[in-house]
Amino acid sequence: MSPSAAVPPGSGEPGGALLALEGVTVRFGGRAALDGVDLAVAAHETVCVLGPSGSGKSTLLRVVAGLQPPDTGRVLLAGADQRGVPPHRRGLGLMFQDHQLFPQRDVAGNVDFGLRVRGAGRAERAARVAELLELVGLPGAGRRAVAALSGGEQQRVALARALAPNPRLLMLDEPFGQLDRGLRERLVTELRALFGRLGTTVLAVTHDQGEAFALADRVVVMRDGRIAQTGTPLEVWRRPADEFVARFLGFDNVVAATVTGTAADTPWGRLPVPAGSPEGARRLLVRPAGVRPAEGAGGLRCTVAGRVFRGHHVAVRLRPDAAGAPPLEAEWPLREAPEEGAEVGVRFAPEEIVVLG
Ligand SMILES: Nc1ncnc2c1ncn2[C@@H]1O[C@H](COP(=O)(O)OP(=O)(O)OP(=O)(O)O)[C@@H](O)[C@H]1O
Repeated sequence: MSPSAAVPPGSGEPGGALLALEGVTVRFGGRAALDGVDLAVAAHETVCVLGPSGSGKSTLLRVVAGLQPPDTGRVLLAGADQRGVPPHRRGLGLMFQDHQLFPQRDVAGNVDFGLRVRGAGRAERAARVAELLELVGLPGAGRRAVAALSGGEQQRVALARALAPNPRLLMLDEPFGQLDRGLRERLVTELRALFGRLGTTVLAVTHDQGEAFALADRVVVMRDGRIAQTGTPLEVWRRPADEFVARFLGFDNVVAATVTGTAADTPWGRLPVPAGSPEGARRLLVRPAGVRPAEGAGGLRCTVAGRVFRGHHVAVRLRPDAAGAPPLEAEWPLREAPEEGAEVGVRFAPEEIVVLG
């Protein structure tokens, strides 16, 4: 079977979503783990759900998988309401954090599990296993013992197993949680390419924004069981919807501001803001790249409180001299980064400033 043949047929209404959640609410006791969630995933799209611990990410996956019935609302797959449809009849592939491989079986025995359950013949299973191991970068590993594999290799086996029955939707729950950063980054890049090639539709959950941004066509940021923002990684990065999303993405330069036209009064002084920004009393985000060294003696006077080498730049923590002004994070090229304790002046670049909604 060629990789393109792995695209599931009929995986979605023409122009419609492969997966749709409509007003889905799940309550545990008095508390809503999901609160009126609407979400659509198009065929061939990779959507990453991102959010802090307890925001409802796993519950969302469990509802789609059929492991948790919604209290209200509907889950539709290719337009069909899934109420009463058991998990194994939903045509989904699941890959969870602890990847739950069968330790007593070899790699092939794990990968062909779903095919065996479906009653596929020995030759068909062997061919499919060989194809999948090739796909996930473990060619010829079928006879190896699962316990003898590295964490990254086990992850690939789990992925091959989830892909084996040709699921119409692949769901990943913290798929790289246990792996070290370098391996995670490599796997994410490989997976993105693989999903693109196969045309797989993917719904993934992670609390790691770097991972989500690298893998997703679209990210969904959750907060307290609701969707705080959805958009392409670039859209969300450029324009976080609110302070919660901005801080979750790791932006700490957020202050109260009064915006009039293309200027904002803030504890850091009067800052330029992009034309067309919402006016009045707002929260304002300055991305670290927008805090620049000022020429001469101008700009907001600050003391360098700390600096961290980040490879392509130095993250500089600044303590403004102005009373009541919160610290500022700046991102400067190596050769421009001042020493700790130095006195510097900074100016602000409007293109890196976002007036939050
Ligand atoms: N079976 C359950 N019984 C009671 N409460 C639950 C149950 N499952 C989840 N919850 C609660 O629902 C909320 C959402 O949980 P969920 O596991 O979906 O969050 P999450 O975003 O996946 O968190 P994490 O990143 O820590 O896995 C939490 O407050 C959690 O305590």
